[in-house]
Amino acid sequence: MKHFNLAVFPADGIGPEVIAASQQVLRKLEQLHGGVRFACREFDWSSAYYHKTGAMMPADGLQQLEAGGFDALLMGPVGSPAIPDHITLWGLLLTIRQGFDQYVNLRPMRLLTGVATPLRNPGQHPINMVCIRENSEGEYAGVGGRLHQGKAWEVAIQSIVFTRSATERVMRFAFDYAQQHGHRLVTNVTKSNSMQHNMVFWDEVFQQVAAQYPTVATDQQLVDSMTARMVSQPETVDVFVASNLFGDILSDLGAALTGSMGLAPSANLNPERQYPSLFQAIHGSAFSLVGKNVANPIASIWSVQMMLAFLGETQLAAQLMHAIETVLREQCVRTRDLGGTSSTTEMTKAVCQALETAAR
Ligand SMILES: NC(=O)C1=CN([C@@H]2O[C@H](COP(=O)(O)OP(=O)(O)OC[C@H]3O[C@@H](n4cnc5c(N)ncnc54)[C@H](O)[C@@H]3O)[C@@H](O)[C@H]2O)C=CC1
Ligand SMILES: CC(=O)C(=O)O
Ligand SMILES: [K+]
Ligand SMILES: [Mn+2]
Repeated sequence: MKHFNLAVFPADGIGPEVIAASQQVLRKLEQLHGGVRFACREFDWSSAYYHKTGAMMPADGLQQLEAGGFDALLMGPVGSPAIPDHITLWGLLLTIRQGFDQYVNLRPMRLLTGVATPLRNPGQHPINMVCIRENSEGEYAGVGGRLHQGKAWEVAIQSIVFTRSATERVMRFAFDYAQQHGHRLVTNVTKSNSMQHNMVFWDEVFQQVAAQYPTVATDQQLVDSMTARMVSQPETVDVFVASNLFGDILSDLGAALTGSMGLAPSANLNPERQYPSLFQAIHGSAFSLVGKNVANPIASIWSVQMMLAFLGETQLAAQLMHAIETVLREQCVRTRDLGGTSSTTEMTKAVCQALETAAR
């Protein structure tokens, strides 16, 4: 029997609903497989926890997670209308990403059969893009401050931090990923026309790392025209590497192009496995959907699929991907964001049924 220790954070908004769905899928996988067990320890760190205690997690939260010996973290979105978003995000998610050195945010964006894209002539534009987002520094380094608050001469400074080590490692990851997964092209997303310091440096590092991967083709695209390319010619985009902010924005665009925010998964990886990695849908807490059983659980379930792959459970990962693809292709069960009327629980049940059918 193989055991995995998971820390599970239902967190905020639609989080509890999509995390319940994800755990249901894990239970089904255990049941069908027989030889694998996912021991889930639940943490109530969230906006509700903040209202109770004044913080999103305990002061020793990271140490608690380290001491727990977790193989992976599974998290819902973080954010509530009652608390400023920077407090909730920095109080939990960004602190874990930085603290556990999850320096790659891996975000596949693939248009699955049976899902409608907002693009015209979808047949001409197969979409299979992978965003590799720098996840430890850059625009989200968290360095800066405000002074003279409220005065007419108030100043706010948010510093962008690029280090050679972090820039190099995320680019290396992008090339390794491309090689290992049969991608031919790595696009460097940049803005070195306007940002003459950090982005020119970023481009130089890209060139240096690229030189070590002569079999992988590369190109470079300014981030503004990258948005246009993703919409007009998504079939020309393969793997791209982007800074923290650019990757954040481009991956929501990718989610919309591939059908819905409710589908797009992500993995926050510490590739060296010194710390546990964190798996989470790319969407936020979707305030307007909360408590209605209408959120699409696929984004979170697909994130579980990425977790299984990262944990080396290749076969389970393939089975789960197949089940997700089957449900979307058949289109019998579709949540509202996909144009249907199915509930979160119906969608989850459909994935579990597809797993069961394939196992027979
Ligand atoms: N990783 C995280 O914890 C993230 C947290 N947030 C937080 O979430 C809150 C809301 O942010 P927004 O910008 O409104 O983004 P959002 O992703 O919550 O919502 C954007 C749109 O996508 C829809 N949507 C999102 N998830 C869906 C799902 N599973 N099924 C169907 N439709 C779905 C929403 O209804 C809305 O129309 C904020 O507090 C923000 O800070 C935002 C992004 C990521
Ligand atoms: C925070 C956020 O929006 C993201 O990680 O996608
Ligand atoms: K999220
Ligand atoms: Mn985002």
